[in-house]
Amino acid sequence: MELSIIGSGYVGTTIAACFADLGHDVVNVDIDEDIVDSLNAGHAPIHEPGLDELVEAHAGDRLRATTDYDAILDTDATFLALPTPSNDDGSIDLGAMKAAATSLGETLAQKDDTHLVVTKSTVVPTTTVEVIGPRIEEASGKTVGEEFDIAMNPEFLREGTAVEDFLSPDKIVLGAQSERAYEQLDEIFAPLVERAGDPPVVKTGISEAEMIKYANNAFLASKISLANDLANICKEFGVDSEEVLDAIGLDSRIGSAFLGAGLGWGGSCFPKDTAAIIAAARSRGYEPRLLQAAVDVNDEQPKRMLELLEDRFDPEGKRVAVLGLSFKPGTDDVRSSRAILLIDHLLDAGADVVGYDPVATENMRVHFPNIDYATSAADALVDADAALVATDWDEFAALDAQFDEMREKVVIDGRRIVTRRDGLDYESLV
Ligand SMILES: NC(=O)c1ccc[n+]([C@@H]2O[C@H](COP(=O)([O-])OP(=O)(O)OC[C@H]3O[C@@H](n4cnc5c(N)ncnc54)[C@H](O)[C@@H]3O)[C@@H](O)[C@H]2O)c1
Ligand SMILES: O=c1ccn([C@@H]2O[C@H](COP(=O)(O)OP(=O)(O)O[C@H]3O[C@H](CO)[C@@H](O)[C@H](O)[C@H]3O)[C@@H](O)[C@H]2O)c(=O)[nH]1
Repeated sequence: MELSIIGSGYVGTTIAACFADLGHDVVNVDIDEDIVDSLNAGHAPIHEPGLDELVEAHAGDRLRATTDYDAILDTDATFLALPTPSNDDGSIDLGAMKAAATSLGETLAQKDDTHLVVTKSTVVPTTTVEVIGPRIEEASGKTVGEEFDIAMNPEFLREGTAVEDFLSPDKIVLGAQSERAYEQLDEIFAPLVERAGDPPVVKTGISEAEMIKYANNAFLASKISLANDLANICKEFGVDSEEVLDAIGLDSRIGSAFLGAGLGWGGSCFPKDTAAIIAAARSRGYEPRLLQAAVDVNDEQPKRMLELLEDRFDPEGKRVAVLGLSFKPGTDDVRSSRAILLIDHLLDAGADVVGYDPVATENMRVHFPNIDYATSAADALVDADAALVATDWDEFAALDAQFDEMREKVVIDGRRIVTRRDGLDYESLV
């Protein structure tokens, strides 16, 4: 099929390259010319394992990019993969979605055939029906269910494994309100269903699909926070939290995934999505107490880590290495990375900060242009008084003699990745 995807960030680029690989003809529409140029030159604009290869294989053939919304006119369906960040009060900011819906509507006004519009972005329940659909109707002069259909297909990929996650999903959720829309979605997803070995396809309503995405993320974020709450209790009693969490994960009702205790969850999704669904619930008069507690526990973990450092010394004038800047290993994304909170606090306390990350340095430089950046973990450790491990990149597990180059050998491990060794003043956060 001919597909258009508005927004070519982590999700838009991944799904475009994967849909092209599955045999569809795909055009990405983005307002950012650099992203468009990069895609057309055969390079993924973001760091994601396997993505460059797919973009290189299909660019100029089944995959192209443009800033011109008119490219949508030659396609059967459009996915909206636009950012849905938070407003200051945590509620969802639909600015990009509204702007794109209006541009899409103005474009669709010129189209003779019917069109399917699929919300891929994470949006609070009722957004597609009450905000996106009406905007397109207004700008196009067309009617939902007649000249165009709307649908919602939440995305569950994780950064760092985006291609693999998209191509091997645990489930595919298709929210629609007409048979015609379901049929088109079936056609779009048929090659994926076949390649992925028949994963469950959940057909549901549009608002249910929107809520499934929040429920999924809220559950996972809360699971990590519960693991952190339990690990904090373990620490008070000198109990090894890893052994406890590994053991409870063996209960099939609990499961071992997302029980990794430590510095907590960051990233472009969990923080903003928990905030958005909490704000949405409050807007209807419901107070989601458990979810708020999950957020509170998560906010506390970086503070606990800094307390462990300050138990050793006042950071003022000390050189502190922050190992790991991305919000998780395998990505260059630093959005809501726990490392940002640590660096902010260290700078406020007057520390001299040196950061290191295998791939996220340039993105962190945007937040902190004036701290030092090392080109290796070993370099970051030279003459450092302390090292705070913020991200569980594999290479940190292999650090050994490099710690000898530190001045004071304080290592606070937020991810339980560094191996304890003699000569280090080592403490794990959990
Ligand atoms: N990043 C993830 O791992 C992930 C996973 C699942 C779902 N999501 C959801 O998917 C959505 C997109 O997330 P992302 O991480 O890909 O965002 P992103 O910020 O990486 O990319 C968004 C892209 O949209 C473009 N854009 C903004 N306004 C535009 C407009 N009016 N017209 C055309 N392009 C425009 C931007 O230039 C950018 O390239 C969000 O709702 C997010 O919550 C993200
Ligand atoms: O046991 C764990 C697992 C993860 N994390 C942290 O949780 C955050 C999120 O990690 P992860 O979920 O792997 O990455 P994301 O790319 O943010 O993916 C989440 O957010 C996406 C956007 O909504 C969803 O599509 C995915 O399903 C969902 O896992 C990171 O800071 C991790 O360090 C932990 O602290 N402990």
